[in-house]
Amino acid sequence: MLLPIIDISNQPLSIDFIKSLDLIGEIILRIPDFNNTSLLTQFLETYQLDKYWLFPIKEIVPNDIENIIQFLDQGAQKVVIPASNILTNDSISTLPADRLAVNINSSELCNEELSKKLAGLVSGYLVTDVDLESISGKFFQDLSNFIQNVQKTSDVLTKFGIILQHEKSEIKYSLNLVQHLSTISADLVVPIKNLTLDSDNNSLLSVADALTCTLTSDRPDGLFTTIVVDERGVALGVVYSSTESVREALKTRKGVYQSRKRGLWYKGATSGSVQELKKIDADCDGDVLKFTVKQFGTGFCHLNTRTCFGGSKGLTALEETLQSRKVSAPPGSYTQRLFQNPDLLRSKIMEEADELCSATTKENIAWETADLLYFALVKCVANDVSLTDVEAHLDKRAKKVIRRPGNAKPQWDISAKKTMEIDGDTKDKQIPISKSDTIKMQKFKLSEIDSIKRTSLLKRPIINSDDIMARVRPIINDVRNKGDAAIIEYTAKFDKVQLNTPVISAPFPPEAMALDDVTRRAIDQAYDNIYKFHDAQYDRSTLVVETMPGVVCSRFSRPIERVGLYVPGGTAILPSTTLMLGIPAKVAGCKEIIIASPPRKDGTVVPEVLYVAHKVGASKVLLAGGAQAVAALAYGTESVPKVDKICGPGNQYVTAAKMFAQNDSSAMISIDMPAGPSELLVIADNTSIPTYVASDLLSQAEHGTDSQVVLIGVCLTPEHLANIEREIHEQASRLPRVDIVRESISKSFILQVNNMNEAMKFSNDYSPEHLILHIDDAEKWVNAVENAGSVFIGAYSPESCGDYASGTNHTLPTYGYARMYSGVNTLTFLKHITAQKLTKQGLKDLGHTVMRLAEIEGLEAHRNAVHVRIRDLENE
Ligand SMILES: NC(=O)c1ccc[n+]([C@@H]2O[C@H](COP(=O)([O-])OP(=O)(O)OC[C@H]3O[C@@H](n4cnc5c(N)ncnc54)[C@H](O)[C@@H]3O)[C@@H](O)[C@H]2O)c1
Ligand SMILES: N[C@H](CO)Cc1c[nH]c[nH+]1
Ligand SMILES: [Zn+2]
Repeated sequence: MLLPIIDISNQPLSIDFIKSLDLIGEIILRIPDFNNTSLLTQFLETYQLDKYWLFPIKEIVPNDIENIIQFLDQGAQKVVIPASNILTNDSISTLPADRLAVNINSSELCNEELSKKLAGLVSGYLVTDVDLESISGKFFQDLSNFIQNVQKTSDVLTKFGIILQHEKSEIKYSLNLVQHLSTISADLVVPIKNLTLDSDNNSLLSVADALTCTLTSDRPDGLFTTIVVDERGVALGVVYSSTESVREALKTRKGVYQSRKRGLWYKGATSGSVQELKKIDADCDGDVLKFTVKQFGTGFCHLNTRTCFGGSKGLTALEETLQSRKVSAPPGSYTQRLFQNPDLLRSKIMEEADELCSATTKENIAWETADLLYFALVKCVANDVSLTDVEAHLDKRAKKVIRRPGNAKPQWDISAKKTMEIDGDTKDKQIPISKSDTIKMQKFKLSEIDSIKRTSLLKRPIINSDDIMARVRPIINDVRNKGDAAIIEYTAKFDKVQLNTPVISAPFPPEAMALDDVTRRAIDQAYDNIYKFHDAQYDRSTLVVETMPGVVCSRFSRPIERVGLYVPGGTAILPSTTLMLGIPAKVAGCKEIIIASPPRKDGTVVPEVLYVAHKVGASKVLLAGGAQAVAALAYGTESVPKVDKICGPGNQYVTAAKMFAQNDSSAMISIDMPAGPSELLVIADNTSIPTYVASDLLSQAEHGTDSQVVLIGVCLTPEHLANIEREIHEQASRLPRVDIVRESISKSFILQVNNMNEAMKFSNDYSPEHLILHIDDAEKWVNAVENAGSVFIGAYSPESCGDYASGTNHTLPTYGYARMYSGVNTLTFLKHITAQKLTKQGLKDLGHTVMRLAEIEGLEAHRNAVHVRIRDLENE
């Protein structure tokens, strides 16, 4: 174990260098004091160290204690304080001994009184003021006596280090001495100067040397036996290391070892089972190394098992099984059912927790705990949380100096309930289930997550398309074979509506589209705005370009003749989607517009939808939803004419049916895009108004339990973030669709970033359906948007305006497809036809080029079509 010292005021230090030190030891951070800690906070945020001690230059005063506790709670291993300071300042002795170290100078080593007083109060010693040039046998003797005194009087596990000064007062490097006391000498010390040259590889090499020069090998070939363990400490296998392989491991931050037969061994280079290096530790007597890694691929062993000692067991095995079920599960898999049904999972977790509380025997408690762990782990895996993530929290909590009182929340507080009953208030005897739990998004800091986590945040919830396709295929086949009868059958099955006839044709009965004035005026205004914006998109002119004299190319557009527009209606009725699809189709001049939407419970069409259908000139409305509606539009039935293109959003069955029909050449159909569950990404800074930010997030979260909303907070103060979170909870709790929101919000997340560039980079990688810029100077950042369906600029542009009435379209690409698809627009309903006209001279001039290219391709008939004409022209 090395204790390298870094002076945090020497910034900026190379990240690679610091990370390498962090991989091999506990870094001692030299800080000015605990009074002004902004530099330290910034340093910790930048370098994200795994293990570090804090070593202030100034003495501790009582006012510092609160800050010290805060840093210990945040993850500092120890605070190093001058011995005299500890003995005279009572408030310091209130800090736990396992989190305190002292620095003493070499003359204090022979002070037996001091060692006795300090023993038990602290768990670390840094000997300072040691001059490397004059280090002598006396120093080592004093140190040895001191250590023995301490160990005699204290049972606290203690670490010792010396800080050597080499050139004048420069701080050099410290080594843990406990194991190496007998062998320590100046040449075992790697001056810090060599380690801090710069960020190039040479400095990294020195870090490896610093580690291995403290080791001894018990092998004739000088290699170090190396145990490889996963992040949870499970042994994967045994290998060997050399200084060179450690250098490579630190340089690449991967598992690199020394094969006894083949030299340097980059684990996984051929098999793909690579490892991300997390830590290198030396054992207690410095002759064995331990590499902690994150293992990828099939596993560590060449026999394709995870470990060289066979397959996994217990929680590790369960986690592996759940992860593989998430990717693909055998038919009828219960775990798969849990992944797909969060309500069921929630109920099972509650049920098992309750059963565990009632269990009394040893066997029963073990049994119920196993049940609860299974369901808890399903929840984790469903949300990309690993056992390592869970254990990291446990470790972090174990380090907390301040403990929470641990009282139960009111709704779970059985003793309080009992008291209420005794007091005669039995109104609320039943312990309510967690309906009143805070509605909150998960939270991450970009600087704290690794690239794997970042990638997982960019992903949308996995849809098992095989499973959905398997459900959709028979529905489509039935509609193809049985026509209207199948539509009626499936509408009865899925929508619980018995239809007589599935279609109503224009002219639609006025009473079926009668609206009150306010509603009609709202739809009319929305219609006018959307029409205006989509009409402006239509360039009706013909594009004409003379590419060379006598060669004229042109392009003109024509509407797609027959289009089917799917208007979702499962959980919400969406007349607005009728506007968004119908208006561009009308503007484009489509001759036949057929609208499909699930019927109301009484078997009728929503009057608002019918009113819009009438306004856009639809010829028919199909009273059906889901795959059966898409199939009817794609293949046609007795009463539904087949269309050429199907547009519109919908749930996973609708999307799967559209994809199926598009891939079936016998359907001869195209689709707009895969538009699935609604999404919103908000970028907010401290100028944003929490009420607005929360309201926007909730506006999309209420669409469905599968909607995903993301908040990227740019340098948000803790207070601002807390205000947004409070608003989310309070506004959500008042919504009629609170149950939907509770679920979608719990799957959504907040990502805190340090600047707008990070925010825009994440947003572009995520490619959201909707992007809201709740930031200062929002307009300026529009230039940086690379991928998004639609952008909403500034505090007064809520996404709802784009959903309904401002003019832009709300049928937009989701699931990251904004990377390559546009939202629905007038061009969606047009196709472009190109034409050309060549004059005689034009053909003469271009002909030889065409003939040569046809010759290269060996297509003689192509060449001849030009040749016969040129021959005639040359004879003219
Ligand atoms: N991206 C966009 O532009 C946009 C716009 C509006 C809505 N949306 C999204 O569209 C979706 C609408 O979904 P919805 O469910 O409310 O309505 P929907 O109309 O898409 O689906 C309802 C239909 O699904 C079918 N169905 C239901 N359960 C089924 C099952 N088990 N097997 C086979 N078929 C089944 C039924 O026939 C029902 O009519 C939401 O996810 C919403 O977020 C997206
Ligand atoms: N926001 C949805 C598209 O993702 C569209 C919509 C319709 N009604 C309300 N919103
Ligand atoms: Zn919406």
